Amino acid sequence: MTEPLLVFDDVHLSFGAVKAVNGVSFDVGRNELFAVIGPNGAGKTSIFNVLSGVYRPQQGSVRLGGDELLRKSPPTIARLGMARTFQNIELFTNLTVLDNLMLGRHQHINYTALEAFVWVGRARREEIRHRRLVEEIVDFLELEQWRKMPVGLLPYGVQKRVELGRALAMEPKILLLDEPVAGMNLEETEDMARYILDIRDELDLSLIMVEHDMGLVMDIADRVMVLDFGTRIAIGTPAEVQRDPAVLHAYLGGELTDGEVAG
Ligand SMILES: Nc1ncnc2c1ncn2[C@@H]1O[C@H](COP(=O)(O)OP(=O)(O)OP(=O)(O)O)[C@@H](O)[C@H]1O
Repeated sequence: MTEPLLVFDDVHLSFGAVKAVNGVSFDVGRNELFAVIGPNGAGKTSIFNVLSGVYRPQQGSVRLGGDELLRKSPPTIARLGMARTFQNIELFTNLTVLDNLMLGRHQHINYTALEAFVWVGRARREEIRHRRLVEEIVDFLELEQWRKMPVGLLPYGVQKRVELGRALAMEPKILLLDEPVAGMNLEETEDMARYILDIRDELDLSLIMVEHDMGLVMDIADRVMVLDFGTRIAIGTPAEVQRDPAVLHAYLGGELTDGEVAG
């Protein structure tokens, strides 16, 4: 077994009496698509917020590669290789697709304001490298026809794709996808599923996805973790968690079928 890329170890996060994350542990392998599911209030968003440094848990450890992430700031965690997309699109709607993607590069910009001003040497070389990488992302996500358009004018499914591109532009080691297909129609969902799989298979990235669309999760995830009331109640392949009695019970005692929306 190779070392996991990410280790989330015995994390406890409380808000007053509410235990949002109650001793949860899991790891994510290199090149793995890992899904986190659970009913409303189960602790999924809290886990994402711990991973990206927005919430500081009272106890536990989160390691990415060799780096401990807890108590580091969100920008530092992003620089260490964690990129995130949001449930509600967080893009600059007046800026073009290209400009939004370039903004994903800003943490990698190494030249000084003076070098940028006189536009020589390092600044110029770096700018060319950033532009090239952004163009590769445009190709990869098939955004050519919209590249110069303001993001706010684009269809919803395309905006979600631009947001995915902005996260990819950060050149992360692991990508956190917060409800990547929320609000999408069937065709947009199928497109997004294909891009997510391509990111794993062609870009060799690991992904953690929180998603309510059970059909999508069971179709594309390598492993699934199920939370309920801040606790991990199951972890395994989609087939394993689907027949786990604790999971069936958590989902209102009913049968968990493809396409069912949980929560
Ligand atoms: N900032 C906060 N302050 C107080 N309580 C919080 C905060 N964030 C989360 N909680 C509580 O922690 C618990 C877990 O919430 P969380 O948002 O992580 O669940 P979730 O699984 O993402 O739910 P949903 O599917 O509805 O998004 C809930 O009881 C929630 O009310």
